[in-house]
Amino acid sequence: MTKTQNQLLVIFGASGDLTARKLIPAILNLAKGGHLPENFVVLGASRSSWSDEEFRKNVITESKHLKEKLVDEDKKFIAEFTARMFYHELSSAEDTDYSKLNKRITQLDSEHDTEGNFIFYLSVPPSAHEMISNNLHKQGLHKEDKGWRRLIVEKPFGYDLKTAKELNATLQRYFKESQIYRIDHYLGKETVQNLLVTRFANSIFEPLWNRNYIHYVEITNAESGGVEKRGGYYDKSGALRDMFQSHLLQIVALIVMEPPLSADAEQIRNEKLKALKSLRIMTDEKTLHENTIRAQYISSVIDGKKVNGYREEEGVDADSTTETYAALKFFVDNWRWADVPFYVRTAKRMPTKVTEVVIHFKSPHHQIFKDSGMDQKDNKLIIRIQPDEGVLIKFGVKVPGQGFKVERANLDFYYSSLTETHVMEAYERLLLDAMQGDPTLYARADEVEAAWAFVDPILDYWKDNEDVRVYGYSAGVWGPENADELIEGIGRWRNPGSNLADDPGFCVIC
Ligand SMILES: NC(=O)C1=CN([C@@H]2O[C@H](COP(=O)(O)OP(=O)(O)OC[C@H]3O[C@@H](n4cnc5c(N)ncnc54)[C@H](OP(=O)(O)O)[C@@H]3O)[C@@H](O)[C@H]2O)C=CC1
Ligand SMILES: O=C1O[C@H](COP(=O)(O)O)[C@@H](O)[C@H](O)[C@H]1O
Repeated sequence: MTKTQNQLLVIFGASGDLTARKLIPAILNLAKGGHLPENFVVLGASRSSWSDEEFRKNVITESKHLKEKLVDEDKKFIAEFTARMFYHELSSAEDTDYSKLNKRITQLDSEHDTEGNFIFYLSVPPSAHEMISNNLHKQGLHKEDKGWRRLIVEKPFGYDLKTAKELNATLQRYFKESQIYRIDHYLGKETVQNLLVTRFANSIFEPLWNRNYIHYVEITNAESGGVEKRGGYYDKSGALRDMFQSHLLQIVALIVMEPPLSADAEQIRNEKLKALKSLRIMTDEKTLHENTIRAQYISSVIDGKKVNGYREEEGVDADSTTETYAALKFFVDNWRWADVPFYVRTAKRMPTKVTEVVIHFKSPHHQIFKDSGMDQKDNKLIIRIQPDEGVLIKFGVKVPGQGFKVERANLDFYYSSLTETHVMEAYERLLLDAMQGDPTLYARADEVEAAWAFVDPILDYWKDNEDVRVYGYSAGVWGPENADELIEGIGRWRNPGSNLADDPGFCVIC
């Protein structure tokens, strides 16, 4: 097991939603799992006027996000843990504020012997990135003379290619690229990492992982929830920026990439970058028109309860054209993937929350059992990212009895069957990696820019273009019917259930 060195974690945005909902629970789990070093301190910082005690109360002892999860035996442990948590109020962007912060960090470092190893976590709106990193630099807190210094940055990494480049340049002005950890929480999901293992730790998949055997690739990312309380942010973003540019293109990169020389961070990130650069950028209007679909959920009744339409959500413009559903068909221009279409969709207010990758294999070249109906039931490899994480292969088996009637059966593996193993939450895993200085599951500047280069022309085409329809779909259905046309020539969207284990196997109608 890699050793985690003593360190101090400064969270900017300590009074925010992400800190309470994801970061603190992740740190607590790391502590419970024995993953934190002996000397570990959390210093929360934001503009809210809180004391150390209030910080501890708000994010731990009285946090609504932990309340149900804390059991009696956690109480003693929590008391010990909260003693390592502190808060510092940043009342303005003034130098004096940051010099006080510097003093506080230095004092905590010496009192708790964290050896000058500091992580600065920017869990703040992007507008605060420049100001905070500039001030850290002015205070000399970027310098790795005593211990190491790392900067974790939350998405969004820019609004488009131009702003992403500006953000990268800003961060790189104050910190070296090797100190910058851009978090993409999908890369912290066990099953996303399992894409690499499925491909490169088995000899049965990789030989087939190319245009000769793969018919098409389908990725679905569906959420049953709407925009919840984030309408103000989401309305300026939309599904393509919020999910596609980051999480889904990272998944695409893992499917498309060539085998890296080793599991070393730079080797993997070099291959992901090549993969992202090989996505065919859609430039002409005809291609954009035929291969992209956007839509918005409209109000509906689910389980007898009225659900708001997107335009009725708090913080959303009543005439908004921001998409809550995006579906794309695209190609990858390289030797391995030439002519293999990729169908990728992401949406809110779908019938269920599910993310999965489906590799659809081609039919056998010569159909011996062609009267069996098997040609309609080609092999599929389903990698279920969430929930019910696992892998399922659909393959043909003979129906008992006379003749050669073929049906499809399932071969499967579920992470839930590993009862002894605690599967780390994404933020837990990613935080631990940053604490140990492993950037493999963090996005590098050039990857982020390559992803924007693919997405930008679509955003430009959609922007203020009355010829591009924003279709409506009722909350709780699988998106607009028009999205079926996108995939129609080759198959149908696999509208999956939330439970992979219930996926129909050997039966006549599936
Ligand atoms: N919440 C989520 O589910 C997700 C969030 N993110 C990203 O994480 C970041 C934080 O999101 P979230 O917690 O939801 O946002 P919130 O609006 O809930 O919190 C923002 C935090 O930033 C603090 N803040 C704002 N300006 C400054 C500043 N100048 N100096 C120091 N602190 C500042 C705010 O506190 P105060 O006003 O007290 O200063 C608050 O603590 C954003 O970049 C977001 O895009 C990414 C993925 C998911
Ligand atoms: O980054 C984001 O991700 C969430 C979905 O994350 P998941 O782990 O629950 O699948 C999404 O709801 C949010 O809009 C987006 O900003």
